[in-house]
Amino acid sequence: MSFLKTNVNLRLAGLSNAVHHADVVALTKLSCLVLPHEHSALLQPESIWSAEKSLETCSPVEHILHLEPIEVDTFQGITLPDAPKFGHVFGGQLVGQALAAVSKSVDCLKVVHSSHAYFLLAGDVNIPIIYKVKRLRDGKSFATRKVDAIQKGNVIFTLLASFQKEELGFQHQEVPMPSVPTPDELLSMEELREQRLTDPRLPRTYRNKVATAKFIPWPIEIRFCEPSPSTNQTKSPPSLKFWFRAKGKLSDDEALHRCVAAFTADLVSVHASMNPHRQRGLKIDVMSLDHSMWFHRPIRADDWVLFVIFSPTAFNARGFVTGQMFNQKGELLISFFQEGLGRKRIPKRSATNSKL
Ligand SMILES: CCCCCCCCCCCC(=O)SCCNC(=O)CCNC(=O)[C@H](O)C(C)(C)COP(=O)(O)OP(=O)(O)OC[C@H]1O[C@@H](n2cnc3c(N)ncnc32)[C@H](O)[C@@H]1OP(=O)(O)O
Repeated sequence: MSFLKTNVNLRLAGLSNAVHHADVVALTKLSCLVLPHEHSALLQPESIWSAEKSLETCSPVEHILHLEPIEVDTFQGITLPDAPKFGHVFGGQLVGQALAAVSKSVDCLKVVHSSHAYFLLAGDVNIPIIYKVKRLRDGKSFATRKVDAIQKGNVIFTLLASFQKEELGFQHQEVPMPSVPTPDELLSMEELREQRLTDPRLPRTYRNKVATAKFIPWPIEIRFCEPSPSTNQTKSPPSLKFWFRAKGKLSDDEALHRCVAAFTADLVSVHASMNPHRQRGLKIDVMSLDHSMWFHRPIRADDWVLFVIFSPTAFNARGFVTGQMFNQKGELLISFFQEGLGRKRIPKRSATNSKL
């Protein structure tokens, strides 16, 4: 849905002198609709997903990505108690919620084909995040949006996204899906954790740490293709392959499935760039810096997707990763690029506070 809208005060002929607030919507060059302001919610594009489901029954990741509309093109997201967190708001949550916000402002026939984001400030998990969408352009086939995520008046994250209507065109795929075990042959995160607790090849100190660490299951099921007996103290190649799918059934909306893929892309991918540098006693501070995705083909994020990650380089405390997501048929669905900051920790004299 796209139209020109303006806000006017009307004195209706034949009625009282009362002034009515109304929205005037240009439908065509010749006709317009005058809608009383109290019904302005009708002008909002139909909410993507969660239309028939209540928040209690939807899948955990759909719940995390849920946004409350505040006004036209402004939404509020929160950090749920069980959402993945890394001391501050998880980058994937910001990307997923921001993509949801921009998707809600676009004609539902157009779906996101690329997004580019910067993480500007660490987000506070205890306060809501306001997403303000800017409509940069609405073309016939494409639409472009910008969204800022705001806390306490500060922009903590910004994302640009472009949307396109489906159209027929040339096709090729030169990258084959690597040969990996099927998800059924691999251990779940929960099984992997159990196995690590008793694996005699792992140092006892590491096993104790795993046993005492608070374990909150992620809303995404992950199965690593090459579970190795390495720990975060052991060097390994700068690459990673895993199958993932959302836990539970997602609403049937391509926009949601792309938001879930974006959420997942930030979960463990950029950590691959740290693999060759791991060593006993090394304490690092890590943060995602930016995040770009190209969505080539439709994706079902509640069915198994293979994520293949490789870090070609790390320099200047920045680790760089590229990623590709394939469906089980071997079709390339998404290409992904990200940089993360990884610094050897310098002990601080006093506790750090949020910069917000
Ligand atoms: C191989 C790579 C793998 C990389 C592996 C990466 C894995 C990523 C895992 C992803 C997990 C996430 O989701 S992370 C969540 C999403 N990302 C974010 O939230 C990042 C948001 N962005 C930011 O916070 C900011 O833009 C920054 C910090 C990146 C840049 O801001 P800045 O203002 O230029 O900051 P900067 O001066 O560099 O430093 C910030 C504070 O850190 C202190 N500081 C500086 N160096 C150190 C240090 N070594 N140890 C301790 N503290 C330090 C500074 O004194 C300063 O404290 P003081 O003076 O302020 O007191």
